[in-house]
Amino acid sequence: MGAEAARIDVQLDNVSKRFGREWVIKQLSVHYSSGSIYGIQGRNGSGKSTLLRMLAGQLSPSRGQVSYTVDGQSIGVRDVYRLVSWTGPYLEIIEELTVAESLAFHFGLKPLLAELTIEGVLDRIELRDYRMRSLQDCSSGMRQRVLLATALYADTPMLLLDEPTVTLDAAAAKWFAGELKRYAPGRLTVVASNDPRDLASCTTVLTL
Ligand SMILES: Nc1ncnc2c1ncn2[C@@H]1O[C@H](COP(=O)(O)OP(=O)(O)OP(=O)(O)O)[C@@H](O)[C@H]1O
Repeated sequence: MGAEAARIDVQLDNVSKRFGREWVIKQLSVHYSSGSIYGIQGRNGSGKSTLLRMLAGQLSPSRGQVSYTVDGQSIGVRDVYRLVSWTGPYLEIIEELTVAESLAFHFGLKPLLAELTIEGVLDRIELRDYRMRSLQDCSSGMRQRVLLATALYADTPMLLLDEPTVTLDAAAAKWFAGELKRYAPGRLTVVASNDPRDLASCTTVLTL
């Protein structure tokens, strides 16, 4: 993602979210822009994933407003999905696909960065030797690297990462920090996590 990436601004104005009778997020106003990595931390159930889903346009606020601009032009929430790549622990994956098939499937839906190929991605996630292994037979850390790849290497200006290192060991977490350093610049990146390893990359951290 280079200097030519679209500039995204997301403004949340007095956003609240309720599920049933429970208010999960209350009157949150915050601005997110391209070029920074933002952290969101908070206890279990504090609304980190809910906030990411609202940023991704997958959930509407119960009150308040989320507005988006791309290079200064307003866009509707229905068009936001094109701009976003996303990963989280609850993401549904097709277990029967091999590592290589899964990458090909995802990058059929979201474009791969021009500088990369599927083969190149297999090298970057250090899973070339496991390319024919089905995801159901991969370790949780291997699966997580595949999921992170589908977000990190998609050619989208917005990158939303929910608990990115949750199943990664120390070496893989270090690998991820290096990849984020390389592929986040120029994008709007938001990381939801309570892990200090993830929050260390963030310029600001919001506590819910
Ligand atoms: N679709 C939904 N319907 C009803 N309640 C929901 C829904 N999504 C989230 N919630 C509730 O909203 C609250 C916040 O959930 P959320 O997943 O955003 O928290 P979180 O901070 O990401 O938690 P964790 O650290 O455990 O991942 C929880 O009480 C959860 O049960």
